[in-house]
Amino acid sequence: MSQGLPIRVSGLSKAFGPVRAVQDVTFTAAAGRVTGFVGPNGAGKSTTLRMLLGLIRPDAGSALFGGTPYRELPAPTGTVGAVLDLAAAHPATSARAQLRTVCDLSGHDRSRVDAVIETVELTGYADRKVRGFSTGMRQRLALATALLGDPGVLVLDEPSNGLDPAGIVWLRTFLRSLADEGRTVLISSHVLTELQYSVDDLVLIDHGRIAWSGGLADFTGHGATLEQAFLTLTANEVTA
Ligand SMILES: Nc1ncnc2c1ncn2[C@@H]1O[C@H](COP(=O)(O)OP(=O)(O)OP(=O)(O)O)[C@@H](O)[C@H]1O
Repeated sequence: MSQGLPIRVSGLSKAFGPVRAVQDVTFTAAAGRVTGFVGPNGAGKSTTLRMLLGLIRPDAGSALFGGTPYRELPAPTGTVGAVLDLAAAHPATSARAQLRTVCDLSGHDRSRVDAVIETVELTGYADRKVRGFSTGMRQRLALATALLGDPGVLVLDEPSNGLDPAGIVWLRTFLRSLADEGRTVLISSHVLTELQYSVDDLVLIDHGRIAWSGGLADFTGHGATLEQAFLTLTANEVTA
């Protein structure tokens, strides 16, 4: 496993024409912790994560993994594993064949394929065609793909989308085990309650701006429930 590097985002901004999608976003995600990046639809989560991974050029600011931008990492996929969309595998291919192809393309050893299939508990489905996969199985395949390089940092955009309750519980345990191994785990979601039992730290984004960041326990101190705390904090943000 590569080292769990801290993610440092400083003053990141991006506009799409008149839409100021991300404005002066600053936060840190630490190694050995699960950091939740939370906000309503359209808040700027995906745009921020895409800038983090060098897929969108920011208008201003920086995003660094242990001091280095993603595009300058010597071994990017061995350092940072990312899930931005569900696995884009050909429907007629199997999970195992898809993972082998990604290994070949990114220079990872094919021995990693069996390891990641086991890690995400996809063993019984590895040789089935992807076309028959449920959303949960596709999410597991996407996670397996991100883990091929045994990265110390995981960046996951809405990995619980479409999962059933059992899948959400599985994902929670899985993310915890990755952080316990010393990895940095940054996970976005628009569903606050889903993260209540999953994260150590929270970064709250609203209308492209950071509304709050810190430890989960401090956040819930702002209200009886996560939703109340969120509404209190975003109301303060609007009137500030
Ligand atoms: N390529 C683009 N062109 C124009 N506007 C965009 C583009 N990408 C994102 N936006 C806009 O930027 C804002 C932030 O979008 P973004 O997808 O980052 O939000 P999000 O928090 O990930 O939302 P969701 O939870 O719905 O995925 C939205 O107003 C969105 O419509």
